[in-house]
Amino acid sequence: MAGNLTLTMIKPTAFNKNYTGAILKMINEAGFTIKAMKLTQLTPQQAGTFYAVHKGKPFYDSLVSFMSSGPLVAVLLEKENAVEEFRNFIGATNPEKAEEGTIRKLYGTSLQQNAVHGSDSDENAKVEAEFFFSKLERF
Ligand SMILES: Nc1ncnc2c1ncn2[C@@H]1O[C@H](COP(=O)(O)OP(=O)(O)OP(=O)(O)O)[C@@H](O)[C@H]1O
Repeated sequence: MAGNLTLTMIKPTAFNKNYTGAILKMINEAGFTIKAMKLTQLTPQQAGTFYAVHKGKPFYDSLVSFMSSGPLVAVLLEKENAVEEFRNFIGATNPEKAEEGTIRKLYGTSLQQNAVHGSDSDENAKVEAEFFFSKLERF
């Protein structure tokens, strides 16, 4: 059965451009409930851990550097079938290829700086939720 939680990050560029409010409004209007939220900045080591699955890929070092370059907003979201629903909702990884009206099309500026992250599986949603939030914060 599909899980009900997914983890998103409003990435540093989108945060710095002051898009957080508009993005959260879209997320709410799409039926996702905010269960936990945190404004934080990752160290390069933490960003490297978060994206460990991409280690060795050509974009890894640059992604880690970007994701630790400034504040980001981590948000734990709830909706039925959350992972798939959210990934469909935010649009393709590359903003240029994302559908009109999606968050990545509206607020992404490049393949790397694509405004938001979305967990890619229920298992990773859980790992990513635990990365940012203690059990206490989630309830
Ligand atoms: N070829 C690439 N060049 C630069 N950055 C990339 C490239 N591919 C992926 N990225 C960056 O790495 C992130 C993770 O890549 P992944 O393939 O998991 O995409 P995704 O699942 O759509 O995105 P996310 O995991 O952030 O929701 C992307 O969101 C993007 O910022």
